[in-house]
Amino acid sequence: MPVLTLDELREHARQRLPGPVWDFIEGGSGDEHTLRAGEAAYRELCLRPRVLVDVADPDCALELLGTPLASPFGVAPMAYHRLVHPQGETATAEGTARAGALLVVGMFASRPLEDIASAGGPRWLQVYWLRRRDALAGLVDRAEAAGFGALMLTVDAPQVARRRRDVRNAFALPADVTAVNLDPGLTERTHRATAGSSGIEAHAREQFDPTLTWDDLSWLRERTRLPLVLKGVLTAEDARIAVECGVDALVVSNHGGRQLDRAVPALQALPEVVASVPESCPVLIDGGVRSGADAAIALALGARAVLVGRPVLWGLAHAGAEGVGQVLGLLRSELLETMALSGCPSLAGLGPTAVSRRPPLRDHPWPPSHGEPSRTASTTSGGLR
Ligand SMILES: Cc1cc2nc3c(=O)[nH]c(=O)nc-3n(C[C@H](O)[C@H](O)[C@H](O)COP(=O)(O)O)c2cc1C
Ligand SMILES: CCCCC(=O)C(=O)O
Repeated sequence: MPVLTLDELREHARQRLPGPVWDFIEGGSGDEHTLRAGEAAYRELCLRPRVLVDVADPDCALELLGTPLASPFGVAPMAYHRLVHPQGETATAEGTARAGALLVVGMFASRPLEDIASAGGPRWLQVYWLRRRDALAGLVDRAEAAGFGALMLTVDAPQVARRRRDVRNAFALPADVTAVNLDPGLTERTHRATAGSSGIEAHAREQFDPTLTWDDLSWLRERTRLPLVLKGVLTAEDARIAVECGVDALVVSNHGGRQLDRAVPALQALPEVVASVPESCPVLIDGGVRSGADAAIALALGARAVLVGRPVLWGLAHAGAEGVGQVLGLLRSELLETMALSGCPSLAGLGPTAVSRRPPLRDHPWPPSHGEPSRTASTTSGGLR
């Protein structure tokens, strides 16, 4: 039976993975409010389809910071893919390359950067700002040498948030899953949970540099010729400073609900970020994208591309490279179908008027007052406000 929805893949993965690994992947921080809100935000919006448009040949290819992509999808950076499949990131890279999507490799990848690069697809590297700046610098040099197309600095994690599922499970990495691109001394702590803290959280408290400020960015900016992307920006204020600091692109993200609980849903933050940066600074989004229609909504609200996290790990757990290809292929075909059925055959045509906020039921007077101007005309006829 072919897999028809991401939910089916999720169920396959859930059955296959040990409980604590499943919890590490699926879980969020705090009350998991932001985790739930991130997905729900997409369900609050609807598409406003236009009709009688020639949609014989919808096209969703694009170029992002000089990287050509077959679709506006990328794999969000995620640590330790070998937790869910023995080949880890090399299988993810194969599946992603076949789909022509972007792979953002995490700093805590569990396979060597150079092996991941050999799959040949478009790839960027994500990093955290470590106290050991020499380790960060070493990775940047390796990424450049291995043909990575951009560097993504994650800025929403001065420390890793408390994730209660992981604390309860005393989650720690198995001995055979490690961040192989870093010095073993830097990651040894991930293998040991202590009372009240997962191995991951404790490791990050030791290694992440919480003193990082905008002033430090120039060091990284000058260190690399690669475009620099900031991941984890949720406000217009920070977006403007980032552009002033020479950042080339932004990812609107709350880390998939894994960092600040009660943070604003990424989709809600997207319009203000897009409005406050120049056209030359692409804005990406991640968190809660579970279908091509979700992606269409994000693109219509100004995202240039959409990163997908957990679903890629479901595909990887289910069927390795093949499963990753299924996830990205499904999303691309759903997006193309959505574009065709909403009368937007090109990405350029997908704008804010393609989206409408679902009005509360009470705003639909019943019986309708035919001929009377509707009280709610402004919410139902003009796209998103
Ligand atoms: C298991 C897991 C590991 C992650 N590791 C990282 C990481 O190393 N660096 C990072 O910037 N974000 C990391 N993230 C966050 C993702 O990049 C992304 O922001 C989030 O998963 C998007 O939400 P989604 O899973 O709903 O698509 C991780 C997410 C998950 C689920
Ligand atoms: C130490 C970082 C762990 C990876 C991460 O960012 C996450 O689990 O969300």
